Amino acid sequence: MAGEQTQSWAYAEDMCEEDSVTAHARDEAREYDIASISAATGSFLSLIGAATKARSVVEVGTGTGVSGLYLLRASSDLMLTTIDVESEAQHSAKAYFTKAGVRPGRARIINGKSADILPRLADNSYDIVFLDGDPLEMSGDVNEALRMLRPGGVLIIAHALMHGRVADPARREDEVVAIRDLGRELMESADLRTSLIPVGDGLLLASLR
Ligand SMILES: C[S@@+](CC[C@H](N)C(=O)[O-])C[C@H]1O[C@@H](n2cnc3c(N)ncnc32)[C@H](O)[C@@H]1O
Repeated sequence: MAGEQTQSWAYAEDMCEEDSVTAHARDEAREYDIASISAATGSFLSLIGAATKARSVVEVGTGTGVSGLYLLRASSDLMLTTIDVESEAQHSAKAYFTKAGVRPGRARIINGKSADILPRLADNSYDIVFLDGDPLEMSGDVNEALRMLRPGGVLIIAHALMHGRVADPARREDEVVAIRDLGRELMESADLRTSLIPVGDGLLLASLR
């Protein structure tokens, strides 16, 4: 089964052709040691953004802009607020957004910690909150995200499977336990509709009932 799964994952990734701007952003992310979302994960984000007609999206974890490019591609009406502690990587992200033809004003890039910035963002106002920051900060980020989402809005947590470590009970590293416990808590919540999607490194989606 494990071999079949690996083959299916690889097949799903190979089906997604990446444009050159995003490929360059991905290459630069590697130089910063930033783990960008996979191409299949990005395609899924674009699709969710388009299908939900998302106009207002918040991202934690700009990196060099890979996930932001996929989100911005969902629709020309989509406005992205993206937060990261690494200003140098964000500078690259800004350049890649421009190279991709994203008009100025569609991407608001904020430098800072999610725990400091998210509380300043409005209640009940966003269509999608995409969390791809520090796993140890994720629980607090989720609380803020649920406050910020409008009814029917979607919370998306990246790297929800942590390369097989979340599913392996023997793995007890702090960040793995944090994501495993948070995932369970969200999936058991009567207030949320959830889905754990094994695309790329895993996405956990949640929406308030
Ligand atoms: C996995 S990478 C994001 C990759 C990006 N979403 C992509 O797909 O290309 C995680 C990012 O979160 C940032 N980060 C870590 N802790 C953070 C925090 N507390 N607040 C904001 N950003 C944080 C890191 O600097 C890093 O760029």
